[in-house]
Amino acid sequence: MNISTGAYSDLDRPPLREAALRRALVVPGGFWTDLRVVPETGSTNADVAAAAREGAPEGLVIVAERQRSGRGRLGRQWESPARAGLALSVLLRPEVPPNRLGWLPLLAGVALAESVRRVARIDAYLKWPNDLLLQGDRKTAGILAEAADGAVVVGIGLNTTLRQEELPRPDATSLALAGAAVSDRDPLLRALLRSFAEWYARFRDHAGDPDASGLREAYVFHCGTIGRRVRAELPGGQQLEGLATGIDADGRLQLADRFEKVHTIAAADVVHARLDTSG
Ligand SMILES: O=C(O)CCCC[C@@H]1SC[C@@H]2NC(=O)N[C@@H]21
Repeated sequence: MNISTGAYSDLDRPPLREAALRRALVVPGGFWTDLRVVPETGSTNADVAAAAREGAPEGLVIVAERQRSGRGRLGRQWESPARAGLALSVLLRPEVPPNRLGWLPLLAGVALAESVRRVARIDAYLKWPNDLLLQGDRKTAGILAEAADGAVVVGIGLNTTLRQEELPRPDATSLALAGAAVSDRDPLLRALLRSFAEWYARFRDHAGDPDASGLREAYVFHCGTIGRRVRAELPGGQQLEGLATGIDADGRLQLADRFEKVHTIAAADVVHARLDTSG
């Protein structure tokens, strides 16, 4: 595969093997109740939300080979060219206290970081709340959780073999561009859904308690934001700068400003300060 010249062929982007994925993941007693791979759709989050409204059970997964109008956080778009990444949404009906629901996208981030590190064998880390970054803080995956009639839809987009010219921003990347050992979508999807189901079972069995389930510890382990100086751009346009000190019990970011006043942030775009490598 020649990435630098952009000389891709269909062999580099084979279709997902739906039947094999179903056999591996939709098993009796397992969490995943149905897995559908569709060749093209507008947004898998919209499709799973529609299924939720029609009463589909927890554990449905819809994966699209291509999305025409993928949705991102804070009203942005998400690019999903055909077979160049994973674009999937899962349906959850979590019975946990409402204030713990904010952990669900973070849980998805932990599953994503674990599976990418294990399968792609590349150093991947999270930027709060759940962007997956590779070397040089370049984004390779994002997560969007949305409510749908009492259910929660968690959508995950991962760039596997996108070329530079297919990426929406210069600070984005894909596993292949960043030199991952593996960028094949089938093993990545299997590992991601297995890890997700394990973490979700722990989280649910501990009534959404992030400490008893071990989720907060795992999140902090994978999160590159904690301990770094950051700028948080809040939805209303306000900006806060300071040191990211931790994650509270509801999954919110704690940021200490220069007067050591701690702010608790529920939603923001976080920008990591550049690391000083001058020694
Ligand atoms: O970082 C972000 O802004 C979140 C991106 C989430 C994209 C995924 S792709 C699958 C699912 N369907 C969507 O429309 N969006 C999510």
